[in-house]
Amino acid sequence: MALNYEDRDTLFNFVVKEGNGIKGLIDSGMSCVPQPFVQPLSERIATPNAQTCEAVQPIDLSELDGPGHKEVAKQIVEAAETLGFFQVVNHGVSVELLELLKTSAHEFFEQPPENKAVYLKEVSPSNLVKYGTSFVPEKEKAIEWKDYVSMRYTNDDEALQNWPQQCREVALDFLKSSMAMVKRIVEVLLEDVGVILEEERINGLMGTKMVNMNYYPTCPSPELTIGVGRHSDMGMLTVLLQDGIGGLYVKLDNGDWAEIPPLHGALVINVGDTLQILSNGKYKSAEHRVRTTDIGSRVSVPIFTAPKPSEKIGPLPEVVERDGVARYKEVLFQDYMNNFFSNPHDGKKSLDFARAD
Ligand SMILES: O=C(O)CCC(=O)C(=O)O
Ligand SMILES: [Fe+2]
Repeated sequence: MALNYEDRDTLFNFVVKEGNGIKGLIDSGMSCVPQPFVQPLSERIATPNAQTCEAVQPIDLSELDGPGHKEVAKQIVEAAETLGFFQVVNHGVSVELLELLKTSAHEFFEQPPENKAVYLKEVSPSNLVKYGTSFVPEKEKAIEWKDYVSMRYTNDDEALQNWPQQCREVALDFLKSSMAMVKRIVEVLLEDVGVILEEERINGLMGTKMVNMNYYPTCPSPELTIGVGRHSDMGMLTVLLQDGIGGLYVKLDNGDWAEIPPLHGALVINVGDTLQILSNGKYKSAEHRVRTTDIGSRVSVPIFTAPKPSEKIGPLPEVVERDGVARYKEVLFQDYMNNFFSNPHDGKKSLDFARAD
């Protein structure tokens, strides 16, 4: 039976509830973007912005623990303080693995919808794996043009048993080969504010690890839709692999948006809300968004690191002492996370939950 593209409930059921995803919508023969996916004017990205981020020249990590340490650390700190986004090369993850990740993301999303729908939140055989479309579709004004699968890490065995078969090995490899680098960058950032945390506390602050695969199907009218709306990430640091299509934008201080250009072999790093809070605002959890495109389906693979739900987060005492003021209050990360996942993307609003009164 042909799908009625005019009826919101029918579309919502087909795309979100039944798990056909945006990919299924495209495969159903849809030729123009149905209303539930049309973004309000204020959220649309009119024309692909030609501006690329001059500030985001890749940082070469090969000397991070060598003779060049001071200089590399300085570049990392500066990038985290200004834009909150930067790219890194010589990061310790092989280019072959990065290629395999992109291929397996395509493999996962390009399989029949029923194979993916088994991982919908309501029915997933494992609480480590969740497949879906958009962010909080039931509360959004317009549904984001993105399907995703989210894989939470507990330990290697559980990952290899529960994560989807198409991507479990590469996703786990990516996590394991990038984590030392991510942890080292966090250490460098904290050292610059005079903080050296004990191993146990660092592990608590980075105790939630999630590998996501995002799939942005080719869109017939990219000017009407959005891949991911304006948001900041909630955790400590995100490391992201993007393919060559482009479309990731970060908001500059002057309100303009600049693209983080795809760079073969590089990884994108961005500061999350937690690190902004811990550093009392010194490091910027950058607002970012993703545009859609009609040139092909884009994939990206972020790894999110965030505190364990039982961890309390607030500005670190050393930083508050230096600043003379605490810009955030202490909150339980479980509460921060619940708030984050119960509201549609809305820029940096998630941070209000921890803002000092
Ligand atoms: O796809 C991208 O480039 C970014 C995705 C993103 O911001 C996210 O998943 O939080
Ligand atoms: Fe993000």
